Formats: sequence, C-alpha cells, structure tokens
Amino acid sequence: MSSPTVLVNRDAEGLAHAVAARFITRLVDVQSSGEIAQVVLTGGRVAAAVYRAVAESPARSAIDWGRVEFWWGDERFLPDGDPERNETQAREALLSHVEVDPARVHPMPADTGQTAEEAADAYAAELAAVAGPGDRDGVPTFDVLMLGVGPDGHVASLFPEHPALQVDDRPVVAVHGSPKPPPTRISLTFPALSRAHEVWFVVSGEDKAKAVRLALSGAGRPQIPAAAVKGLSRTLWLLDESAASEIPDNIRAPRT
Ligand SMILES: O=C1O[C@H](COP(=O)(O)O)[C@@H](O)[C@H](O)[C@H]1O
Repeated sequence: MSSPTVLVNRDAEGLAHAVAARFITRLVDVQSSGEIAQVVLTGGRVAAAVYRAVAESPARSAIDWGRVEFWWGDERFLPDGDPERNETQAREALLSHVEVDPARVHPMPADTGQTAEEAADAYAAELAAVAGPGDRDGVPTFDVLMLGVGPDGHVASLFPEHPALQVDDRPVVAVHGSPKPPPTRISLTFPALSRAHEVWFVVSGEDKAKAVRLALSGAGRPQIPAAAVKGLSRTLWLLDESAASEIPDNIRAPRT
C-alpha cells in the first residue's frame, strides 16, 4: 500500500482541470501498454466538474474510449435516470460525450423493485465476470479509482461508525440508514476499494477541510473511513486550497 501524496490547486475549477488532465494522461498511458483501462468513477460536485473538464478537453481524443471499462465506487439506490444517481451525473457530464462501448459501462443497479442486497450481489457478479486470473477476490485491478470525501469523512457510501464499514468478506455491500440522503445506497467495500493501482481523492471546499486533515493524520477507519483507502502503487489527495486549509505545510507538495 502507498503513502499519500498531497497536491493542492488554487480553487475548485483549477482542481477539476488538473484532475481531468491527469485522468486523460493516465488512461493514455494504460492504453499505450495494450491494456483496457479500468476506471472507477465517483459522485459529488467536484467529480461532475472533473467529468465536464474531461469532456471539454481537446486531449480527450487521445483516448480510445471504447477500450475503457467504467465502474462506480458507490451509488444512491434510486430508479434509473434519477438525477441524484451518480451514474446519471457521469453520463450527462462525460459518458454521453465520448464514444464508450456500452458493454464496458458498469453502473451499479438502479432500484427496480429488487432489494439493495440483491443489487449489491448482482454488482459483485458483474465485477467477477470481468476480473481475470491476475486479479484477486473477483475484483478487477483498477487503474484509477476516484473518490470524493464527505465533511464527515465518508468515502464511497461507507459512513463513520456504520455497520457497512465492517464488511470485509465481499466486494459490494448494501447500505441502509445512510446519514446522507438517500438512505439506501450500494457501495464497494474496503477490500474492493483497495484493489486499485492508483487511488485519487478529489476534494474541494472548506467544509471538507477537517475530514481531510483527520484522514491525513492517521485517523481510524471507524471515525474517518477515507483514511483507510490506499492505492497499491499511489494514493493521491488532489485538493483545492479550501479543502487543504487545515493540513500542516510539511505534508503538502508545492501548489500546482
Ligand atoms: O453521496 C456522495 O457524496 C460523496 C461526496 O460528494 P460531494 O458532493 O460532497 O463532493 C461522493 O463521493 C459519493 O460518491 C456520493 O455518493
């Protein structure tokens, strides 16, 4: 597991464009070695800005979008097309603007009347169907896994002191009683979130500053779930000045 690297941008817009450039470069690098890129998307305000910046970048044409496999780290368990779904946001901001292969886009199931547990199991089966012999526990090894962080330190849909934090025996879990609406969600678990070469936390805003400081200061998984996710090769904390405002200078790289 890698130790965190902190990179700070001036503001949310600068952060979104910097992450978009990094995202395009990373995918080009993976594809240049002949592999299909495995990407995990997140939800939230800054994520949407990153997706829009990728879609608007002329450099997006360097990516063979049909050879990118898209997954989600968590989802709000709502009907298909609901504007609050992370899938809907990513489709509107990015996926509908590039030539993806629909068979390689793997949204978490929408609420169609099945239970959230059934939906979580179905997603685990979908991950296992794509995982290869070199992957562990039925989860593809992701090239980039993007995550937001809540003001309470939640990551994906793993909330502080919530029972879903304890689930280590499967890659996907149904979350009930989420403190942030909607109450029912689906999330990758810690073991699955730990199957990424690169984990990128993308965080903006002063309301996240305390959670960021605690995550980078060795807080425990029950209190600050984001502290417990690390990439196999790299863990990047990509922040704007507001989100970085409480972290000590010695753990910040120079501003980009
Ligand atoms: O509910 C969620 O919130 C977090 C953070 O969202 P933000 O708008 O505060 O940046 C997000 O990472 C997660 O995927 C989403 O389901």
